[in-house]
Amino acid sequence: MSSTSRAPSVRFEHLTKIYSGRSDHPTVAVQDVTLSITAGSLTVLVGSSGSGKTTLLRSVNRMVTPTSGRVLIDDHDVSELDAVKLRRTIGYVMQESGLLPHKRVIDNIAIVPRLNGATKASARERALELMTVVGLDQRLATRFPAELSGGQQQRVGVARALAANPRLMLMDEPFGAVDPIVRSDLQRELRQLQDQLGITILFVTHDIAEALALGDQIVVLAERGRIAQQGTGAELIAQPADEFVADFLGLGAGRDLHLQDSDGTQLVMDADGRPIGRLSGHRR
Ligand SMILES: Nc1ncnc2c1ncn2[C@@H]1O[C@H](COP(=O)(O)OP(=O)(O)OP(=O)(O)O)[C@@H](O)[C@H]1O
Repeated sequence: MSSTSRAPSVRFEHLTKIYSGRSDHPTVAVQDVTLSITAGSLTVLVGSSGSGKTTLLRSVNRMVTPTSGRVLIDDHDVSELDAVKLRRTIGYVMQESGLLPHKRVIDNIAIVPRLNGATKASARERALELMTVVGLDQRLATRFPAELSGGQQQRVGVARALAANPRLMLMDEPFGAVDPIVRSDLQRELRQLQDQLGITILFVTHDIAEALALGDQIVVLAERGRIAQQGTGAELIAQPADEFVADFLGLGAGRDLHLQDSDGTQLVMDADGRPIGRLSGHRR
């Protein structure tokens, strides 16, 4: 998964994860999930709290070890790959940016290239380039994370994840903690970035509007990772598989959603003609 290789596909095969925890009652987080993620797509896993989204995501980079089943990146079973190397080749962005508080922005971004053997100078040069890629003013390079806004911290998180030139990126509610306007900017920029980079992105959210705005493919998860529906945003809206999906999309109770073209952007409109979101312009 170097910068020169193509974006990989990801496949979950009969994945089950049971957390034994400290209580008497083990939790079945996901049960027998089989799911294919197309190479080079931005696929969104969306579902309510506790549906197993994070568990699925973290099983890709081996932060979670499945109880049974397996995850394949292209044709490689991740359990047979070196966990440390695997994590260094996969970008990972989470809700709390996970930045190191005592390191300056530039050095936070440079961490993985440094671990991979880049010199300090070349890692920093790359970090500065990436700041521009994610829309950060390079003058922020010498600040500490606490001296940035939430949105800026998330951009640093994205830049850091991109620093190793990953062909696969995992994003766990990365924009959950920022205000709606910044969030919408970040979504638009991520879409553009993915169009340029052509990498495979697996993105977790519980927000259906975010899923519609971002996803080439959307996977709606019900309890224990049950796949209620997988398809493009347009397919989900046109033909929700069942009542669960319809409710999740807000299609129940007279909120008939439909799509309307506005200067090439597909807006999601409710029954009263109010735009409630926009659809990712990219459907493969
Ligand atoms: N380390 C753990 N130990 C015990 N139970 C866990 C652990 N991690 C997750 N779970 C349980 O597994 C289930 C799925 O959790 P997971 O975090 O994968 O869901 P999620 O869809 O990402 O939820 P959220 O949107 O709230 O983050 C939940 O019932 C959760 O309580």
